[in-house]
Amino acid sequence: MIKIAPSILSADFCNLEREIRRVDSADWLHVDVMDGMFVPNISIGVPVVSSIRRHTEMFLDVHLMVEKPGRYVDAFADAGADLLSVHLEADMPLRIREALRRMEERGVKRGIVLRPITSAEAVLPYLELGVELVLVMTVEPGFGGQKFMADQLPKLEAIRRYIDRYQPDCNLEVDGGIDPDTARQAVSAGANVLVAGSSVYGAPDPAVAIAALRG
Ligand SMILES: O=C(CO)[C@H](O)[C@H](O)COP(=O)(O)O
Repeated sequence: MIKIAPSILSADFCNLEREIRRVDSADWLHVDVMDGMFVPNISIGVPVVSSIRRHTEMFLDVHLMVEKPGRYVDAFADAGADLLSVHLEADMPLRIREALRRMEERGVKRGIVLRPITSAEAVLPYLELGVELVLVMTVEPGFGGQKFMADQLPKLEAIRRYIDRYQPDCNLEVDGGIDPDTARQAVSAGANVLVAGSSVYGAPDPAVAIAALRG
């Protein structure tokens, strides 16, 4: 079963409540948090996630593009995130493990994220921990509206094999440049959660765009 997660990075931030309602036929809501250090852009933070939580019951999939993300696990858990994903490149492995352990203690689902440069094998120690999501970036993180990097497809396939072997309940999410065509490629490579920003919010009717992504 494919899940669609519209990214509110591409929404009109002046009216987030309306923008969230426009995508309520989707499965999850993807929230991109950027600190201007780990990525060269600044987006939204804890107070906005907290406000979003008060206006929707959708599953909040919060992607932390921040340095040393373990510092923020409690704050985003308090704000109502259902899942937090942290970049493997954002801190030392020991601290990434600590962040994941804290998520588990707080009852938040645990995700890990790979930049395009990071290899598939990097997920193995974390699958052993039982993470609930692996996110493969198919653009350099930081901005919406970029072109899908097809060279990430073999990595998706490899991670799908690892997941099936070691942690079959884990979701495999893909983010960056997803439209109906690249969605098909990502699903064929093993993804089951599709993040889409500009192809959903840039469409005249986001509900139609969401249906098109389901294929
Ligand atoms: O994480 C992101 C950028 O770092 C966004 O979620 C992603 O780029 C989605 O936007 P689009 O579908 O327009 O590529």
